[in-house]
Amino acid sequence: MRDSDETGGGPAVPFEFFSRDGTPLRGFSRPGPGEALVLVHGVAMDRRIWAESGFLDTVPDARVIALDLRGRGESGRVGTAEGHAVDRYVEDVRAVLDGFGLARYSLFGTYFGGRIALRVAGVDARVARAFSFCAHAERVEIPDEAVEEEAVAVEGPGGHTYLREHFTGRGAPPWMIDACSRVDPAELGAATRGLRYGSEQQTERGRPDQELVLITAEGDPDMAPFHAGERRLGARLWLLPAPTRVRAAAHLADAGHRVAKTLAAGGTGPGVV
Ligand SMILES: CC(C)[C@@H]1NC(=O)[C@@H]2CCCN2C(=O)C/N=C(\N[C@H](C(=O)N[C@@H](Cc2ccccc2)C(=O)N[C@H](CC(=O)O)C2=N[C@H](C(=O)O)CS2)C(C)C)[C@H](C(C)C)NC1=O
Repeated sequence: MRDSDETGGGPAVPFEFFSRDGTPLRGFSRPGPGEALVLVHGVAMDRRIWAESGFLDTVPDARVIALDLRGRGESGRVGTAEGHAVDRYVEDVRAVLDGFGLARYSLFGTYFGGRIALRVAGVDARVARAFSFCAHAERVEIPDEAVEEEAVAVEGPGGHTYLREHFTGRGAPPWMIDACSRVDPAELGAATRGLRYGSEQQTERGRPDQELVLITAEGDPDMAPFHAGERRLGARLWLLPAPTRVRAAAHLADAGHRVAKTLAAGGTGPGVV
């Protein structure tokens, strides 16, 4: 669908590719003279967050590719927790990289989408840069009970209310709260339980010249894993003027402006001499 407000004005071209397990992946690409920038949304989101957060308007020169992860937006439904394992998401993103057939991409992901972007960077040499918005690359303990509780909460009839109240209470911006109500509750429950399949693992750098950027709130109470990423992966750390990661979502467009400058300074996109 040529839904220009979806891409902040430029002509959006829909795409459809198939993940390794056959799941259809749909999204849009927006032409641009610069680097190919693949956008990966978080758990209770879809590809519309990029226009609605204002991020898309901040990268006018990038060639933008935005997918709906499996179970979200217009991509194929999955239904099982195993089908939402982190490696399935890695396959989703890599299927889109295969589909566009370019030699080099930058990735930008929000929250769990950032975790996925870092994981793709770790296994795919086509990734020249990976930006992770409010998620780090270190090993985490997945709190099984809290995850199960949350899966039960989000897959039930009150699932959207649970998330809307949770995010409103934590000061999330409208685009993030609106996104929750677009996600199918059954897929949300499966995606939440899917965190138990591999999302705890730390990620490595995929190639020595890869540029990794971790982004979080300057008030983030748990900065340790972000500093660990600086040391262990040589990642850069960008801080946004917000007290928490959820509140940092209101500054997603600010991060986009820095991404645009970084891509332009990289000077390696086509048409940049
Ligand atoms: C606050 C609450 C509404 C929120 N629930 C969601 O939003 C969605 C919808 C339903 C499930 N949801 C998850 O996310 C899973 N639930 C959680 N995940 C933990 C977590 O830390 N997740 C990281 C990413 C990550 C994942 C796996 C491994 C490493 C990192 C993260 O970034 N969390 C922030 C919130 C924050 O930083 O405080 C957000 N994530 C959302 C997203 O990824 O789209 C947008 S905000 C893991 C360790 C179990 C926690 C936990 C209490 C169960 N609940 C949430 O987080």
